[in-house]
Amino acid sequence: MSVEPLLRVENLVKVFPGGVRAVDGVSFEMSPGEVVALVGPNGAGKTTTFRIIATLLKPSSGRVLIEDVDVVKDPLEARKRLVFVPEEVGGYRQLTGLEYIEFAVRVHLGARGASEDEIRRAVREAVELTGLDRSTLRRKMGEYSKGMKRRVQVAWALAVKPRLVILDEPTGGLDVEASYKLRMLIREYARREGVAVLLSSHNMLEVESVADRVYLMRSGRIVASGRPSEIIERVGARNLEEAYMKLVGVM
Ligand SMILES: Nc1ncnc2c1ncn2[C@@H]1O[C@H](COP(=O)(O)OP(=O)(O)OP(=O)(O)O)[C@@H](O)[C@H]1O
Repeated sequence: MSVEPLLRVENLVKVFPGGVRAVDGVSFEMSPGEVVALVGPNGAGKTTTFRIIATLLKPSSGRVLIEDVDVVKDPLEARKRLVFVPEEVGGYRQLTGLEYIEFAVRVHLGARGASEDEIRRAVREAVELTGLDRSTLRRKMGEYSKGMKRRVQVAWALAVKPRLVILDEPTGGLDVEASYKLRMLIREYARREGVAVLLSSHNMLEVESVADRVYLMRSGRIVASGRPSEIIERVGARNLEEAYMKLVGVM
């Protein structure tokens, strides 16, 4: 049985003024409910790819389709289908966690034409998914740790159940327990609710445990792809970290 791809990235190129080819002919697909990781060294082009898919940056050439909606031609329709959580989530320091969740959920679901009931339900679910208690959620986000902020971001992004959630280094800088919990949340929610998750990470242990498939990028190109176990086997490595080192030419 073949499933219609949810996301199609076709021969994407982004050349920045000054000539940097940040993305240099990237193509890949994702199915509904899949967790896919883009990995690669600093500057490989992961964030640039995400920003193009999320309609924040125009490609130099190539195409991105989300459920057949072209993100360049119809960005408003595309935005109804996705949520992008950038690596650095600034701003909103003056809002409490709860106010922020209410705001974000309302903006996203409002654009999708959701009812007041659906908005309230998604807020309740996001609150639940944060794993934070009520008194913490009534504190200003400026006082939150990095882990708490990420948890709030990822929670609302999942709770509105878009077709696609893009998470740029969701666990970057988090301690072991916080990353573990966030990773479990992402994996379980994606499986249960059929929300596709596209993420980037520098932690290969994490990628091995959370991602159904991996694309390894280097210098704007995809140099390897497959299930983590396939990549490991193909290059004769003991784990994904070792496979990564071999593929980026360090070993
Ligand atoms: N706005 C910009 N203007 C010019 N060059 C840029 C811009 N944004 C990114 N680049 C360049 O594009 C390349 C790819 O950057 P990108 O942020 O996509 O990499 P990345 O894989 O996400 O890296 P990291 O792992 O460090 O987050 C880099 O050489 C970067 O310097």
